[in-house]
Amino acid sequence: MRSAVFSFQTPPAALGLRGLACRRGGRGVFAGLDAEVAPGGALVLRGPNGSGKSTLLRLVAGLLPAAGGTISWGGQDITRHLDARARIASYAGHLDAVKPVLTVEETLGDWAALFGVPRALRAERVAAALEAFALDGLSDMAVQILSAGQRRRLGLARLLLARRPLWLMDEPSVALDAASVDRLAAAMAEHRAAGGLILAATHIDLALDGAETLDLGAFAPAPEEAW
Ligand SMILES: Nc1ncnc2c1ncn2[C@@H]1O[C@H](COP(=O)(O)OP(=O)(O)OP(=O)(O)O)[C@@H](O)[C@H]1O
Repeated sequence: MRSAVFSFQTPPAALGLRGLACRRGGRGVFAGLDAEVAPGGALVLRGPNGSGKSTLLRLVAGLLPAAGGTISWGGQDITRHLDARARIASYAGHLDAVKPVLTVEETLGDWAALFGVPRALRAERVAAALEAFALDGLSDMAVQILSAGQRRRLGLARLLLARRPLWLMDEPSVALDAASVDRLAAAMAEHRAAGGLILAATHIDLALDGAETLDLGAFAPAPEEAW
């Protein structure tokens, strides 16, 4: 695999979550959530269905507002700084906002432009991302005819374009075959070796060396606060 991560657009720093709370649809999902991830570190989110793993990832990504608490980066409060969060974090969830008629390569090229990758670097970044997730042979294929695992690999390849220090990953191994799980592990290890951070919701073991685990079930609001 080519070097997937050689420099970050924003330098890695410690992520701090303090007393975080989130409500969805008028209902409390979690409250009083504390966590810390150091540069090079990984935090695995566990917990029953509906305990808020995806919600926490979306909240840190800036896609949902916090009902309470703070998010810090390198000790600076960035709870209300969505532009800072956008420079820091890349979110890999379900691939919903893709143009179905574009090819795999065109899609990655579009994302590279969207993420502000300088024009002169885009072709190289796209090629490295294709190679890292063995998408080279599929580069001319329209996204709409990709299988579930191929789509997942495309979504993961997106992480290698933006070079943001914090990867927010929602069930990244779902639909992947064994070889692709190995590629995912290699990409995550390389990201962390360069100082990158990972927050990952997963029901399976992702072989993240030295990762801490956070059980979202422990932060469920009391029943009288949940509604
Ligand atoms: N769009 C929404 N509007 C209102 N409530 C929502 C919405 N999406 C999710 N929720 C609620 O938020 C809570 C947390 O959901 P979330 O998807 O974060 O859980 P999860 O831990 O990721 O679950 P799973 O293990 O099933 O993926 C659930 O009670 C869910 O019903």
